[in-house]
This record gives sequence, structure tokens and C-alpha cells, in this order.
Amino acid sequence: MEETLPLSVSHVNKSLVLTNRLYMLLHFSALCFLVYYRLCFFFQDPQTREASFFPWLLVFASEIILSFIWILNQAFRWHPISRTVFPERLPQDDNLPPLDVFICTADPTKEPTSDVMNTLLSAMALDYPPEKLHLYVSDDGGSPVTLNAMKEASKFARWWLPFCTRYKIECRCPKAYFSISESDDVDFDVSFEFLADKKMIKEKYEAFEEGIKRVKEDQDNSGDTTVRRSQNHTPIIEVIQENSSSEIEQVKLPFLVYVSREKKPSHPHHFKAGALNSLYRVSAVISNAPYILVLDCDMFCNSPASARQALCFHLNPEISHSLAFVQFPQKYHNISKNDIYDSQHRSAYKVLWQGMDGLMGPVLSGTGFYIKRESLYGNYKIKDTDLELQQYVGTSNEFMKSLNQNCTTDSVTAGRTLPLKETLLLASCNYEIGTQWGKEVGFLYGTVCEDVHTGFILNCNGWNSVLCDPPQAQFLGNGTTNLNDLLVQGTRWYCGLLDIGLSRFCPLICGPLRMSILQSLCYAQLTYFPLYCLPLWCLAIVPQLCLISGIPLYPKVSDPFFFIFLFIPLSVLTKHIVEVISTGGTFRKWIIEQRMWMIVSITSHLYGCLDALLKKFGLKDASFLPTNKVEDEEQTRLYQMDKYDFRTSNMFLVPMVALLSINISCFIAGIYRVVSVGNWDQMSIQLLLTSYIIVFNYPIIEGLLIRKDVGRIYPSLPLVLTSNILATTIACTLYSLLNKV
Ligand SMILES: O=c1ccn([C@@H]2O[C@H](COP(=O)(O)OP(=O)(O)O[C@H]3O[C@H](CO)[C@@H](O)[C@H](O)[C@H]3O)[C@@H](O)[C@H]2O)c(=O)[nH]1
Ligand SMILES: [Mn+2]
Repeated sequence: MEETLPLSVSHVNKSLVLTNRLYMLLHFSALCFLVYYRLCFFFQDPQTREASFFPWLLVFASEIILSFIWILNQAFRWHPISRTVFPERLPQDDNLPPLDVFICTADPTKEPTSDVMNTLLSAMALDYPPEKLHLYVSDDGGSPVTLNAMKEASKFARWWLPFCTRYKIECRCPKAYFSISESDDVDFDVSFEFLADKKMIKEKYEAFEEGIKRVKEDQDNSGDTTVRRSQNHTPIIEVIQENSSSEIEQVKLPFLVYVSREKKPSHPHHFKAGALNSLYRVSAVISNAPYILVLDCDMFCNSPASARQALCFHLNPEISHSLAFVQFPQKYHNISKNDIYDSQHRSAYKVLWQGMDGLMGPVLSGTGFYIKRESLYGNYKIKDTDLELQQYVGTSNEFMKSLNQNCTTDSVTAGRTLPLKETLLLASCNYEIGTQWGKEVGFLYGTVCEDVHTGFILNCNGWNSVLCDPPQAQFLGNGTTNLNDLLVQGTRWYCGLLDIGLSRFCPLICGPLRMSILQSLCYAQLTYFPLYCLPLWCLAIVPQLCLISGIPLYPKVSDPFFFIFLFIPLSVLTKHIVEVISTGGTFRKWIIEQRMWMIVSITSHLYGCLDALLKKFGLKDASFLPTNKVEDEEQTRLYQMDKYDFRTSNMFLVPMVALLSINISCFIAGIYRVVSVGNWDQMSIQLLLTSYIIVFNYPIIEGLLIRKDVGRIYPSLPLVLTSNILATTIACTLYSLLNKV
């Protein structure tokens, strides 16, 4: 009886599906009326529309782009589902498949080594038979600090792992565990023995952390230029096998490998995708586990349960044959209650991914996913000859053997000697030359959002994915907690996403031929939503300038179409607020998300789009600046007080300040004009729009005029000059155009 019970089940929230579809119908009808109203204007007598033709055109174009993105957005709301897993129904430990874990790190300065080691330790302590678990750390920095820290981590693990199992510790990331207040211990059976053990382990942990810090300082003091070495070094692969000390009983540890692929300045290394592909190959000739967990260096396992939860899908015979990966949502350990930067991307992980899960599955999100090894090997099975296969996956015989053999090959447990020479070849720069790595095999190159791109192509090739979002967060990462990091990261993402949209893999063309239309619309939404910058820039300037020139762009209050123009924004805002609250947010969170949407659109989206265009025309190279993961005390203090930290470059500040200045001055002048002319009913929507922008972005005004702390917008000469010049140029150009036409 037990065997027939499913490992996982999915549920459709019928009332949500129904309300979503009803909302779509209503809103879509309103959009049709809007288009009808605008089109009627263009067919009017040229004389009556003369003065306002150009601004009407701009505003109409913005409305069309917004409606287009809105339509794409609905695909996520068509059939959202949720899932439940039953890990207790999995086979006995002996029958579980081997598992590889990949952890990527790139820069020991921006990514503190002790945090990387915490991620490593938390993954070593996964609730999984240790002899079936192999961990690979990719160090793109090629830093001896990381290698040394791994050796120390392996020693510390001999204490840490037995401690976790003995006392059934839930959070197995030592740093997170020891920072939880002591009062949480009441959950456990607090015995004297436990407290003594905890104290002893804590001391060992502190010594371990201290040791890592010292090595890093010594290295920094020795003047060794890590930066240069990170871009130019031979491959380094080392199996970490620390002899167990005599103090402690024999502990079975998972297998640990340090991999730093070869780097040459002349050779493109394709950032994280390149690093993951090296790990793919190296691990194939060592452990070749059929399933792989991929983690960013800052994303630790917050619970040991994820491996078994993921296997509930991978071993579920109903879905496993076409299942490529199980994605866990990205959650963060350092997000404040109000999350003023919306860095947890609530909408993506709580709404969009659930929606895709009900179609073909969520997008690959870079970290926290269990992928089936075979799914990334493309069409290797149809290669008939060895030569064809070599042109596909490269010349390593060992690697080709790993493809053909049954996936259980495990040179570690089989007691074979490690093919070190082969692994060095597989991690060398030249290995990929003339092969399909990055094109059809492995993680795909060509964009810095290798995750979305790879996930999309997997779907195109018929693979599915599932979202596993149990109540307890399985992985916790480092969210961005300052404006600068957020906008820089955003610019990289939106450039990467639009790259895909502009490439030959355009989801609107490629998608419908190879997957469901709704799933392709979801991908199209992800790749095209940086285009928000166009309507947002336009709607932050044109209606405002028309307000002061007395040009009405929207229907009068007495016009029946007025309600259409009132209904559309209200319907979007209401839908948003309902979603925020039903996914655990608050009214304040809703305001923050609206604000961040505006700020990010006029800055990161814009620069991301520009970068993508420059890249497309060959005027710029791709770049991937890893996000800073070092905590800054002052910045954390501001963040915890819900104060925006405006210490970012003028590149981001100028558009914010300039657009807000335009809105404020137009609002004041507009009110003056409306009062003197008395055309309230014609101008009401323009006034409402301008006040919405000003009210929601009040923190920028506060940062500029009221705040005195370090995080305020410092009115430096270049900032004041450039924003004034920008605001005046925009205003004058458009104003003269409006009055001339
Ligand atoms: O040349 C590189 C650059 C980065 N990384 C690693 O990639 C990971 C992600 O980098 P991070 O700076 O943390 O970028 P984020 O913007 O926070 O990452 C998000 O966005 C990336 C795509 O831009 C995805 O790959 C990530 O999984 C996703 O969490 C980190 O572990 C890095 O060490 C490398 O291994 N090599
Ligand atoms: Mn990150």
C-alpha cells in the first residue's frame, strides 16, 4: 500500500484561478476601450487635435507598451499551483541516488571566505547519506585563501556534522546557528551535555573563523595581487582529505573537491556559466551523480531537508522522465521587516514562479535548484560516432565514458584512483574550443543571466521543472540591502534578460513553436520587462509638461471614458495590493514595491537596455561584477531604520532627482494654471498622475532636502548641475515641441 502513495502532489487554488481570470477579462475589456478612445482621437479633424498630436502619440505609445507587458504578465496568473512533498515515502537510504553539490565563488574580497565556508558546511550537513554526497567548490578567484579555508572547514566538519545529527539541529549553517539567540535552545531537549557540547563547538567555530581571517590578512599584507591571479592561472584541482584527528571518533564526511578552472586574459571565461560547466565536467569523471544541487556562495542551506524534498519530484515516476530541475525560491536572511528595497523579489518568488509551475515549471533561478545531470547534455544521444560526440562534448574519453555509463559511476566509492590528469584537462581553457559547451551543452553562454537562458532552452527541448516552496525556507542568501548594490545588480540582470530577448532565442518567436504559448509569454515577460523604462520615463515627463501648457491628454470628468482611464490604474493597483497582502505583505510593502518599481525602471531598466543594445552592436563587452556580500555597519544601521541609503553614483541619482524635480515644478505650476483657468475636469488625471509620482517617491525628496545623515542625497555640484541640466533640457525641448506642433 505504502508504495502506491505518491511522493508529491500538486494543488490548484480554484478560487484564485477564477478571480484572476475574471480580473483579466475586466481589465482587458477596459484596455480595448482605451485603445478605441485613443484611436478615435487620431481620426479626428486635424485642426482639433493639432496642438496635442505629439504628446498624445507619446502617451498612447506608452500605454501600448504597458498594456503589452500587462498581457505578458497575465500568463503567470492563468493557472498557478502549489505542491506538497512526502519525503517519508522515499526509498531506504541505501537506494537513494548519489548527489553532487556545486558551490561557486569568485572573489574573496567581495565574498567573505568564511561565509563561503558556512555555505559549504551547511551543504555538507544535508540530511543525506554522506557517502553519497560530493561537494565541489568552484573558485573563480583562484585564491589560496579559499583552498586553505576548505581544508580547515573539513577539519571543523568533523565536529560540526556529528553535533548537528546528535542534537537534530535544524539550521546547519554554523554562523546562522550561533547567531540565533540562546533562548531558541528551549526547542531542544536542553541537557547539560548539549550546552557543554554547544559551547565547545562554538569555540572551535570561532577559532576556525579566526584562522580564515588571519590567512586572508596575511595574504593581503604580503601584497599578493589576487585580482591579477584570478584572471590568469593554471587549473587547480584538489581533493580535500584531512586526516581525522585522534580526538574524535571516525566521522564519515561527504567528499570535498576544490576546483579553480584555468583562466587566461585572452580567453573569455563566461563568468558563472563557465565556472559551472567546468564543475559539470570535472565532477562527471569523479562522482558523476545523476542529480546536482547548485548554490551561490552566499546561499546556505537553512534546513537539511531540501535534498530529500527535491528527490520527491525526481523520483516520482509520474513526472521524473521529463523533469529537469526542482527550483527552491530564493529567500534571504538579512532582509528587514519592511524590505525597503524590495530585495526579496516577492512578486517573482511568490506569484510568478507559482504561475509558471502550473504551466511547464519555474524559470531556473541561478541557485537553490536540484538539476538532473542528463538534462544539460543536449542531444548527445543522437551522436553516432565518437568523432561526432567529441565535437559535441570535447575530447576527454573519461568524460565521454561518463555519458554512456549508467549514472551510478562513482570513482570515489568504487575506490578507483582519481583521474587527476583528466580533471585538469577538463578544467582547462582550451577544452571547450570547437565543442558545443555553452551553446547546446551545459549552462549556456551569451548572457549574464545564464540561469534564465538555460532554463528557457531546457523548456524548449521538452524538459519541465517544478517549484518546491515548503513553509520552512530551505535556502537563505544575502539580499542586497543598499540602493547602489541593488541598482548595479539590476542593471546587470536587465541587460542579461534583454540580451536573450534580442537574441535569436527571442521567446516570442522561439517559444510558441516549442512550448505552450502561455509558458513562452512568461519568458517574454521576463526578457522584455526592462522595456518598462520607456513608458515610465515618458509618463513621468509628458503629461506633466502638458499640465503646465494646458494640453489635456485624458478625457474630462464628464466624459464616459473618464471612468475607463480611472478604472485601469485602479484595477492594476488593486490587483497588486491584493497580491501583496495575500502573500504575507502589508500596505506599506505595497507602497514600497510601487516606489521601487518606479526607481528601478527609470535607472536600472534604462541602463540595462542601453547595455544590451551596445552589446548587440558590438560596442560593449559583457561584464559580471559579483554583488558585494560584505556587510557595512553604517549601511546596515540605515537599512534597519528603513532609511534609504542614497550613497550611489550620480548615474543613478541624476534621473531620479531630475524626474522628481520636473514633477514637483509641474505640479505647482499646473495647480496655479488650473486654478486660474478653472479647467479642473480636463486636467484631473494629469494632476492625479503627478501627485501619485510625488507621493510615492517622497523618500527621495526627504533624502534631498530634509535628511542630514550620511545616507542622504548629498547635493554635490555635479549632481545638482547634471540633474538641472537634464531636467531643463528635457523640459525645454519637449515644451517647445509641444507648443510648436
Ligand atoms: O565570474 C563569475 C561571476 C560570478 N560567479 C558566482 O556567481 C554567483 C552569483 O553572483 P552574485 O554576485 O551573487 O550575483 P547575483 O546577482 O546575486 O546572482 C543572481 O543573478 C545571477 C545572474 O546574473 C545568477 O547566476 C545567480 O544565481 C543569482 O542569484 C556567486 O556565487 C559568484 O561567486 C562566478 O562563479 N564567476
Ligand atoms: Mn547573490
